Formats: sequence, C-alpha cells, structure tokens
Amino acid sequence: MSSPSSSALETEIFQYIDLHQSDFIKDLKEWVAVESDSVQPALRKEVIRMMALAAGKLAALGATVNSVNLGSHQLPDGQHLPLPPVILGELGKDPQNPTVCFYGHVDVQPARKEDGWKTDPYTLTEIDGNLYGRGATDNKGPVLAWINAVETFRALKLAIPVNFKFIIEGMEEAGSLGLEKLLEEEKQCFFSNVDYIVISDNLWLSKKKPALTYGTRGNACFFVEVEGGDKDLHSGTFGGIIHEPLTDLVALLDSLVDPTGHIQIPGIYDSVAALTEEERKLYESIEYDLEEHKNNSGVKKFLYSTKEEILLHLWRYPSLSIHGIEGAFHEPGIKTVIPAKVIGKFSIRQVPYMDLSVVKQQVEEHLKNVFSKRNSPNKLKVSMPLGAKPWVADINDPLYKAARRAIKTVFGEDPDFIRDGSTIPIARLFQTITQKRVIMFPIGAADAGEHSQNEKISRHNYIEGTKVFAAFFLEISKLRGQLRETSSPETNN
Ligand SMILES: C[C@H](N)C(=O)N[C@@H](Cc1c[nH]cn1)C(=O)O
Ligand SMILES: [Zn+2]
Ligand SMILES: [Zn+2]
Repeated sequence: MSSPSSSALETEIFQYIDLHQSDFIKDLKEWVAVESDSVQPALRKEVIRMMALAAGKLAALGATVNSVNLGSHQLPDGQHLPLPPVILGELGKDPQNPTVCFYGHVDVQPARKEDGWKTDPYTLTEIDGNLYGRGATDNKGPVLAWINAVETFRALKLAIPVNFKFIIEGMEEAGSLGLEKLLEEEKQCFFSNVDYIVISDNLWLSKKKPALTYGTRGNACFFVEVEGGDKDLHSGTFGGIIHEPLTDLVALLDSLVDPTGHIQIPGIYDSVAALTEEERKLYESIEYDLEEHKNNSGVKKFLYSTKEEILLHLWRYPSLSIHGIEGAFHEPGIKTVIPAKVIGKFSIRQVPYMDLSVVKQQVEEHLKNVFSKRNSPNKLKVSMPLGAKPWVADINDPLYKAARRAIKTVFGEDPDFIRDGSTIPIARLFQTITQKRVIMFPIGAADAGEHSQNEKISRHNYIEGTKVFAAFFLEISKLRGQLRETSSPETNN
C-alpha cells in the first residue's frame, strides 16, 4: 500500500493513467468492435456477447459479478426475444467506506458505414486525437473510463477509498426493458447499502468546458398506425379512388408541431413548471457558444437565436420529434406503390410536471380528432410503447461538490451546472424505486455525435475522464459521514 499525501497520490495516479493510455484505448477498441445494437432484433446475440465481455472485464478487476437473467420480451410481430442479462457487480465491502454504484449501458444505437460514416463504425479509429466508433461516448467509453480508474487504484496497489457497485445494462437504447422490475427486486438487497448512484451517459454543453448535469427530460414515445386494406396496391390502378393510409398518416404527423417548434396538441403545455427568476439567472451565467453548437449539429439555423431561449427549449420545455415511418417505401429509386399499413413514430421529450398518462391521453384525443375530420375508412391505432419520466437533482448535494472539486483538479476549471434535453430512462426510477440519490457526471464533449454518424470520444476526454473519476473517488472518500446524514431524494416530477 502506498500512502503519499493527497496531491502526490493524485500525481501518481494520473501518471499511471497517462502511461497506460494505449491499454485503455485497446479495451475501448475491443468493446466498440461488438455490434451491440439493442434496437435491431437480429443483433440481440451481439448485445448478449457484449454483456459477457463487460462481465469478464469486471471479474478481471476482482469484482464479484452476477449476470441477472431478465427472461425475454415480445416484439410487435409476436416474436419472443431474450433480454440481455443485467450485470450487478461489487468490489470492496469496507463498512467504513461509502458505497457508490456506477450505472452504464453497453448497448448502442444502430450504425452502418453507408449512413455516412467516414470510418467503419465498429472499428475504433483515431483521427486527429479523436476516437471514432459507435458507442465511443454513448456509453462504452465512459463505462470503461470508470473501470480504468478503478483498475488504476488496483494496479498501483492503493487502498481503494470507496466500495464500488456496478449496474451495467444492454437495453438502454430500447428503453431499459426489464430494468424497472430488477430495481424493485433488488432495492432491499443489492441497493440497500448504496449511498449514491453515478451515471456518465450524457454530454457537456461545450467542446472544452466540463459540466455536471442536474436534470434530464423524460421521453414519451408514440406509434401511430394507419391501416387500409390487407395488401399494398398499384398507384396507377388505385391512386385517386382510395383513402391512402400514408396520406392520412402524413396529415396526422403534420398536425403535431408547427414550423416554430410549438407542439399543437391541446393542453400539452398546461403542467409545465413555471420558470423562476433564480433559474433564469442560472442560465445567464452558463457559458454556451451558440455558433459552436450550430456547427456541431451541422444545421444552418436554430429555431431560437439567444442562449437563454435555446437552453430553455432544450432543457425545461417539451419538444416533439418525428423519427420515422415503418412500412413506407424508403429505398433509393421509384416504387409506385400505395402501402397498405404504415406506422408513424414520434416522441415527446417531457419536463416537470407533465404527467405521462395525461400526455398519452392528450395525444390520443388529438390524433383521433384530426383523423375523424378526414372521413377516412382506414383504421387508426395509437400506442405509447415507452414512457420515461424527467429527472432533476439537487446541485447542493455533497456529491456534486465532490465532483466539482475532482473536475477542478483534473481540468483546472469549475464545471458548468447543466440540464440535458435527452433522457436516461432509469435515472428517475433509481430515485423513486431505490430512494437513492443520483448524480450525472458526463465526460463526453458536446461534439461527440451520440446517435449520429461519426460518433467519437476524444483521446483527451477519455483519458482525462479516467483521471477525473479517479480524483472523484478520492473526493468521495473525504465525504465520509456526510453522505448518509443527508435526507433521501425528493421524488421530483
Ligand atoms: C442520453 C442517453 N445517452 C441517450 O441517448 N438516451 C436515449 C434514451 C431513450 C429515450 N427514449 C428512448 N430511448 C435518448 O435520450 O434518446
Ligand atoms: Zn446512452
Ligand atoms: Zn443513446
């Protein structure tokens, strides 16, 4: 065991991390090579293979690993698919030490080279200090950064100042299927001695300035199905004499949001929390480069032109996005067909205090109303296959202070305290079911390209991210006593 003074200890740890960069990148390359896409059923076996790889990595670290079988789930076509196991890992059981549980996911969004990737999405490739590959930031890189930090303590034979627990899943991108039930089952067991849950699955607001996240939006995902006859038809033979399902669907989708981004569903904004003066001030002090964000997105113009309006509309107002149409012809070239059945897919990112069941009812009523005015004989079906609630934390929590100090040590500046427009479905459930406080500690930069082509993590963010987690462990150990004294989390809306 080595017991140098705190800053000497940090130096020793950071030097080790710098010297082992290539090993850490090699591990990320191995993980990115697995096409663990949880969205496409045909790739489920790859997700399961990825879970085994992650379990092996934790076991090699010395952790006790339990891969919990979650059974199977049914797809809309009736097919049953096995759910990947959830990994529950544990390392260290010193009752004097705080216990921190890290949550992450190792499934990814779909990616194909033909979508416009510069490099093969499943071959981690370094170009100009950036490591390109699907899952590099979302979320394999951050999961490995946490593991690398633990590994560093072990390799240096340092006393680890915290007990670790890990919960790693493989269905986050598909809505964390099966995880809620597991939390219910484990709240008195695996989670009973956990002091905090840490998630590193979102982004900074800037390319360079680190951030800590204290809120995310929820997401209500909808399918709207319009069905005509039982088969596709020739548009020359039937075009002009029938009510076309896709025409109905386009009208329905068009009724959802106006060109200014305002959602057209009656009542949808009724429960949105009013903006407080304190909040507005917080927004004013955040460093945010609108032009940089625009460049990251590749679009020419945003719907709003000031920093405050943009942040408000990303973080604390709802938004509606249309994602796709199943059943519509989408290949290159011409096909003069009238599809028999089409399913529109859209989602509403919701915020406190919107209620998911009310949102569902408002959407259904609105779509039925628009549809009824078309006098179409086609069949309309509306469903909400996924509903995740928003999450908000208290930035005065001691763990946020510890994270802030770790960031200052590694990056030399204080973080921005931000919210995030995206959703981590399990965050809110961790709070409500396990009654544990959750902190979001991102290491990905704003230009990481999550869910997009050419997703990446910079070498800098991956390596400094590993250091910041190691520094965080040391900061957490200084909180001894404070963690359990504070009250349990508020169940925010
Ligand atoms: C922020 C996180 N990395 C992420 O990408 N989450 C997804 C989760 C989700 C929400 N609805 C369906 N899946 C997201 O925000 O889209
Ligand atoms: Zn993610
Ligand atoms: Zn994602």
